[in-house]
Parts: sequence; structure tokens; C-alpha cells
Amino acid sequence: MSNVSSDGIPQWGTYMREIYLSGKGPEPLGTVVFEEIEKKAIEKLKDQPGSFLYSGGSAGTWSTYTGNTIAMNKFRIIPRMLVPCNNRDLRVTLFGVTYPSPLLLGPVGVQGTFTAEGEYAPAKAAAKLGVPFIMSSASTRSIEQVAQASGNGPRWYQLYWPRHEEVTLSLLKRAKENGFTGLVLTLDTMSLGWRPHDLERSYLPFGHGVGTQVGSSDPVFMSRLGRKPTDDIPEFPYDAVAKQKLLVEGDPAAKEAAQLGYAWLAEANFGFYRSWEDVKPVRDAWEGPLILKGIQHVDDAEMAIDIGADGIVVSNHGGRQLDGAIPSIYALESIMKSQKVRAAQKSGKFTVMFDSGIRTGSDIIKAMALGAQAVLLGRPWVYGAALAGQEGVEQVIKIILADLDVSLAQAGLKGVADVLGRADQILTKVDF
Ligand SMILES: Cc1cc2nc3c(=O)[nH]c(=O)nc-3n(C[C@H](O)[C@H](O)[C@H](O)COP(=O)(O)O)c2cc1C
Ligand SMILES: O=C(O)C(=O)c1ccccc1
Repeated sequence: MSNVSSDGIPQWGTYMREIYLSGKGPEPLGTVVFEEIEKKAIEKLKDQPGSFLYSGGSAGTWSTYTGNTIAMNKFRIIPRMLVPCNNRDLRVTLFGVTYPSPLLLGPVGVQGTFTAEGEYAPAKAAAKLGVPFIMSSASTRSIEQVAQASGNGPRWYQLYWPRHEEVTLSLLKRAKENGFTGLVLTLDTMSLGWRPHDLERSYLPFGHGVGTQVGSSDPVFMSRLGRKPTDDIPEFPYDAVAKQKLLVEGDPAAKEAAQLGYAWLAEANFGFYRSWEDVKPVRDAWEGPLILKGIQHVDDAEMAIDIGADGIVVSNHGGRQLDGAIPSIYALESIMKSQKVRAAQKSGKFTVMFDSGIRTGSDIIKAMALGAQAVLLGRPWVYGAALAGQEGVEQVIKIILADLDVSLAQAGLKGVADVLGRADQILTKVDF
């Protein structure tokens, strides 16, 4: 963002002025509305059967997905007038690093199924705007390739927990050497959730070697299979139907891809459940901040503190794992009632983050008022990437941060520091 206030604070809201002045509306997506971006992504991906339903889809009846939004809308902001809130400051400090806003791009797997740019799209967009990018273990690009695309951009690594310690250590070493500063350990995906749309289509990219590139580029994982690491990336567009046909027909290349894919899934522990005890070796192996993602119960938030984690992401995986799970924003509300969590947060030793259902600037205000120091974004930037690669992701980031900036002003809030943990002052709950 080129516009900064005289005291050096980025002014995201100037993006609104830019759009008006351009006379062309918002580019490249042509809209600033999440639902419209989603509709366009559905249209764009319709020649790749199953692709949209994988990236946009949810578990079971989608009750958790829809519940995230319904619950978010129960919270309402009570605006204050005549507050001189010029030059809103959106900056936050997480684990000792100051970022331009409380927004991060959440980890998303198999991006090569919806954009030719794969994980380079969010890595570059995030780097350009100073937003941290969290790279998924199920990426279609290697750790080194993503680091290169991200350049000097802030980046964290999300771990799907390898079965063998030597593989974990290899991944953590690569992540550290390649400038990933935070480690996000996802706890809610020890196996895939019950996803009817993917089941109907037998849509499982890993079975076709898509989303296995962190593994196939790893020397330790590959040597366990008696193979050499490779930098190969999957072709785009990804035709799940054609690949599945080849596989069923016994095509040797398809069979080889499937073997590798299933080996990576097995290594990443899909179908194997861990306990709190197992977190300790990961804690010991990673010097930087360790963040546990997928926390919904207050007791688990407290366990995270006891185990020595530096933070949590209160998340239900955007409704993709347990259908019928509590809306994530209600989980945040209840977790922040814990004295222990509040005290740990206040001491500066424990960071609470939130995701699942963030769509607008007001949603960020609500999550922060309830006590989240930062939020992760999922579907909105995924659709931006599907539609226009890096530029699409950039536009989605600018939309939500401009909306946040403008909405803070509308509410009479001078910046995000004015919001954090002040739900009592700022929010009410409606019952319609
Ligand atoms: C297509 C897709 C793939 C995802 N892959 C991962 C993943 O590999 N690791 C992970 O921890 N979370 C993954 N997530 C969950 C997101 O990190 C995030 O928790 C969720 O999307 C937030 O909800 P939202 O989409 O409503 O913003 C994925 C989400 C989507 C939509
Ligand atoms: O689809 C997902 O939500 C997800 O987390 C995932 C899991 C395994 C591989 C890729 C993505």
C-alpha cells in the first residue's frame, strides 16, 4: 500500500478512494463482495469437476460452515460518535514481530488444483503487502520453492504431523532454513472429515500425486521410500476424472503417483490420532513460536498453555472437519472467559488467533473484540487465487483490510489496539 500517514502508519482505507477514482471499479475481480467472488470462482472452476467443491466445500451438511457465518452475524458492533479516529493504526505485534495488520493468510492445501500459480499466488501477494503467509504441508510446491516466491515476505509453516520423527525433523529443518518463523501444528485433521461432495466424485488429489510436493521434495521422506527427492510440480489444470481413469486402468505413471501420494498421506499421519504427550517432541524440536491450530474447547486452550505452546488458532477448519461443530466465534467467546487464557495472553507469553468465517472488516473487529490478536483468512483468498492468481489474492487482502480500516472509523475506533478484548464495550449479541 503506497499510502501511509505522516507518522508512517499504512492507511489501508485509501484503497476505497483508489477504486472510486479509477472509474473502473475494483480490479481484477470486478467486485468487493465475498459471495460474488465465490460465484465467479464456481463459474471459473466448473470445467474441472469437483475442484470448487473441494476448495469451497465443507463437511457433512455444511452446518458448521453456515453456522460460522450465522453466529458471526449474531454479534453486532455498537458504534461511537465524535471520536477523532484519523490515521487508524492496524498494526499488530505477534511473537515480537510487528505486522501491518492483524490478517494472515491461513494454510490451504493443494492449491495447484485451482490455480496454475499454485502456492506462489498467495506467497507473492502476501509478501507484497507484508501479510504473513502460512504454507500448508499439503502444498503443490516445495518449501524451498515457496520460500523463493515469498522472498523477504513474512512466512510461517503449517505441519501435518509426520509419523516418523526423522521426517518431522527434516521438514522443520527445511522450514527454518528457508525463513519460516512460526510453526502451526494443525490438530483437527488427523484424518479428513466426512466430505460428501468429494466422496461422490472420489475426489482425492493426493491419490494423483497432487499436494504431495513437500514430501516428494524431502530427502528423508524420499530416501525412506528408496527414491531421490524431486522438484516436480503437478500440471494445471488438474483433471481429477482423467487421472482417476488412468489410475483405475492401471497406467504405470498414475500408479506411481498414487503410491507416492498415499505414502505421503500415511506419513502425514492421516488416520492416526495423537495425544497431548506427542506435542512435546515437536515443541522441543522447534525453537520459534509453536501455534496449535484447531482449538475449540476451553480445556484444550488451557492444555496448549500447559504444554508450552506459544499460541493457538481457535478454528473449526472453516467447517471442513466436524460437521455440527460449534461456530468458531462462539468457541472463541467461551475460551476467552478462561482466567488462565486471559492471564497468559496478558503476560505476552501466549497469543490467541482466530479463523473460520472471517469475510469482512467487521468480522475482524468482532473477533478481536472477543480477544483474538490476529485472524486467518481461508476461502476468500482461495477464490481470489482461483480467479486471478497473485493479483486476485492481492485484491482480496486489500478489500478486507480497507473494509477493516473504514469500519473501524465508522465504529469510532482509532485502531486495532482500541478493539482487542473490549467486547464488553464494543459488541452486543442480537437474537434474530
Ligand atoms: C481448500 C482448503 C484447504 C485447506 N487446507 C488446510 C491445510 O492444509 N492445513 C490447515 O491447517 N488448514 C487447511 N484449511 C483450513 C484453513 O486454514 C482455515 O482454517 C479455514 O479455511 C478458515 O475458514 P474460512 O475458509 O471460513 O476462512 C484449508 C481450507 C481450505 C478452504
Ligand atoms: O482440505 C483441507 O481442509 C485440508 O486441511 C487438507 C488436508 C489434507 C490435504 C490437503 C488439505
